[in-house]
Amino acid sequence: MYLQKQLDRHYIFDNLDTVELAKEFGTPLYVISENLIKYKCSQIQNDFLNKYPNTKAAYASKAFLTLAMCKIIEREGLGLDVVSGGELFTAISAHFPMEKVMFHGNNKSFEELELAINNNVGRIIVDNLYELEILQNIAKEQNKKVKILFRINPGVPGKTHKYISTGQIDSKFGICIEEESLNFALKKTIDSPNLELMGFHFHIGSQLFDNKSYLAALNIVTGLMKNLKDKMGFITKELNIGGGFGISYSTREKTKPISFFIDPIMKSIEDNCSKLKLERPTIIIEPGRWIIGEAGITLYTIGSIKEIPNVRTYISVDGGLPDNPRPALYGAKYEAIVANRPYANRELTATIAGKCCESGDILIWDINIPYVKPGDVLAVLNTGAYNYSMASNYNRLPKPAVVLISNGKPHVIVEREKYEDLISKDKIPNHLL
Ligand SMILES: Cc1ncc(COP(=O)(O)O)c(C=O)c1O
Ligand SMILES: N[C@@H](CCCC[NH3+])C(=O)O
Repeated sequence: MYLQKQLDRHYIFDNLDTVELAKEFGTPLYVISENLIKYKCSQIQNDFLNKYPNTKAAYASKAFLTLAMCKIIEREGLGLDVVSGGELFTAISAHFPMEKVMFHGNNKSFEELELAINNNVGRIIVDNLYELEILQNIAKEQNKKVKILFRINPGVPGKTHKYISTGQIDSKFGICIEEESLNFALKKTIDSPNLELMGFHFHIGSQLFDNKSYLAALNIVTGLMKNLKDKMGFITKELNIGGGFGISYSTREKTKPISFFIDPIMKSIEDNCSKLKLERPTIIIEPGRWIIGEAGITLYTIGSIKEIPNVRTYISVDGGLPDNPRPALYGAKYEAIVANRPYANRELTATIAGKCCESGDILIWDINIPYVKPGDVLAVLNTGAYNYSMASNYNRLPKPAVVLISNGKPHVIVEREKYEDLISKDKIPNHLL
């Protein structure tokens, strides 16, 4: 089916002809390469886990999570960062090793915490005092000792889009380190027979390119560790420095290797710990986008083309904002290839529009592209992270299928939604029947 003779005529992604994929599975279609995920995970193994002793890595599953993804991450030997009952339930359903799960979130519910404790998740990252209280009660009730980290807010803004910067003081996440509340939380935990405080977590933001913000945060956090050791005798056994390692969405620039972030971070931790006479804690990272972002593309079919002379040409595709809200939310930029004519001259400047009833539903503004016609297949690149996981049914569009390419074979790992799925949870009250 995937004929060799087509290889030079169509856009090939992980050895498969994307036009054939579009034909076989329909569009819009998320396509994920298992090889590319494994390649990223192997870099984390080599350049972080094997290079530095006493380290751990968890995949931030908010970027992209399905049962199959849990299986890949488990095989690659990483842990899993989850932020909701739904993500946790997915991990449980995939029989992911629970001791390797870290549960985050700034407003975890009683039920979510109970689910986590029932299933013995490895770490609960406590975001605030309200959560600490609930957790303490559940742990006591179940007569368990729950291992926790405190998410602290280092007061260091991430250089990224405002919506995805989390390290600044004015953030809904984490306990401020100067606040009385941190001392209070510490005392409460140290006194509790049902909680064991292993250390701290911070996360500065997502899609970061500047490794200096990590170093600034580390100076603050290692200072805090020293303080707590001197004043309270508290030894930090674990330090989770979050994720946020940025990727390139442009074919003109390469994504930075994990070592670009990791090496200065590890050096700074080692230096600070030796200067402050602290034992270096276990260091944990939680990359999401860096692992999955470049491992995915989305295939669309081109439909209507509207040329407004001297203004703009709109090329509409059969998906858009519901399968990729990132351009509308963050002004995110993507690149695309006409999959059935990847090498044609890009003679036209046009705008790729989605099919939603929304003027802001634009996937790519002003892209240079070959002349296209209805029925052509468009591949938008680097859509692996925060596309499927952020997809909605806006305008009642069914969510696309997800196909995983493994060793040259396509596997449907999420079925395409049907119209019937869209109404399957609807109810009509009697008085309207
Ligand atoms: C606590 C936490 N850890 C990890 C991540 C992963 O981020 P990214 O996908 O940018 O690596 C996030 C998201 O920003 C996060 O909030
Ligand atoms: N959803 C964001 C990333 C959020 C990171 C989670 N704290 C994005 O698409 O870039």
